[in-house]
Amino acid sequence: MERLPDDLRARVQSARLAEGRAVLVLDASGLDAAARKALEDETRSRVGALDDVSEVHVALTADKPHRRMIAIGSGKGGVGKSTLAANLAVALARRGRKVGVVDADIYGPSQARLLSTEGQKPTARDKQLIPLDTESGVRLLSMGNLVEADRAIAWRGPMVAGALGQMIEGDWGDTDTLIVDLPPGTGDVQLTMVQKHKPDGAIIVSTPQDLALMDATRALNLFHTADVPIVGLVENMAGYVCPHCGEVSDPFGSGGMESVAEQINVPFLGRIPLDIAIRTASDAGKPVAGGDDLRGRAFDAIAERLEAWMAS
Ligand SMILES: Nc1ncnc2c1ncn2[C@@H]1O[C@H](COP(=O)(O)OP(=O)(O)OP(=O)(O)O)[C@@H](O)[C@H]1O
Repeated sequence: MERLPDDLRARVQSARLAEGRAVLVLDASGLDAAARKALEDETRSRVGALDDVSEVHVALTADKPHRRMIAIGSGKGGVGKSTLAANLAVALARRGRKVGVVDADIYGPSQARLLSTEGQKPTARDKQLIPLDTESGVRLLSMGNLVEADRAIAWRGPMVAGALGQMIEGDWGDTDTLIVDLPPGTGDVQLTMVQKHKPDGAIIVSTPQDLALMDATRALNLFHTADVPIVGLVENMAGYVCPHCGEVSDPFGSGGMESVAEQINVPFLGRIPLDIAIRTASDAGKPVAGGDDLRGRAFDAIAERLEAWMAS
């Protein structure tokens, strides 16, 4: 190793020499294909020029994909956090991203149903969980696939934290975007989770009711406390779509989240109407974001804004 030129040595992860045969593993992160080839060629010729080397083998480590972790949070339960997480993941996958979903809603996991993997169990390789492939084109690790529904309820904090860590550190391969469906609320469990696993950004979901808005502001504070950047707010169940005539009415008022977003200076990412078809599609394990109608487009618009945020 000492005999390697300085500029090469910085890239060397391991080097062995036995009976004239040199084997080097080089870190090629950040290099494009041409630069990788140049590094390999140069290593070959420079190491091959050493007196006692007759044969050179070079291996370049694969670039670790730059993976973004985006948490979906809400101040309280039942506002559509899991629905958004699943549909956003599907919309991003349709845009060509490699997407994974971690269902961190340990006590009430719903992604197994939303993404149609009920009854399937992820396998493990070298103690690393291998995510399930789903029909919607996203990968999934959910507590719902790992333990019986009523078992996890009895779990204590450290077990929950351990399970979450295993899912986040699963074998995600070339997944570039990991959507994390957090448990509802803003308690210690959520704070510990976001502090420990530090998502790159957070999206907050709320409904237009006043109480839900107050909860959403609490969720914002949770992410601020943990220093997690806010991607923006999503208003769910924003208007009611009549299943008979398609007319949209606003039982809870509209625009609430948009004005909250403005007041607290965070982006407003979009609005999803209260639409029975969204619920029935969720129950059937076929998220509406897989389709091209109005509902699918509502989720795609949010995915587009998230992509713009990730690119900025
Ligand atoms: N826009 C919508 N239109 C119709 N139904 C919806 C909509 N969003 C969510 N739902 C339904 O509302 C219920 C709650 O949604 P969801 O499970 O996504 O909420 P949540 O915030 O993740 O709840 P929790 O985490 O507390 O279980 C589900 O039955 C879901 O299908």
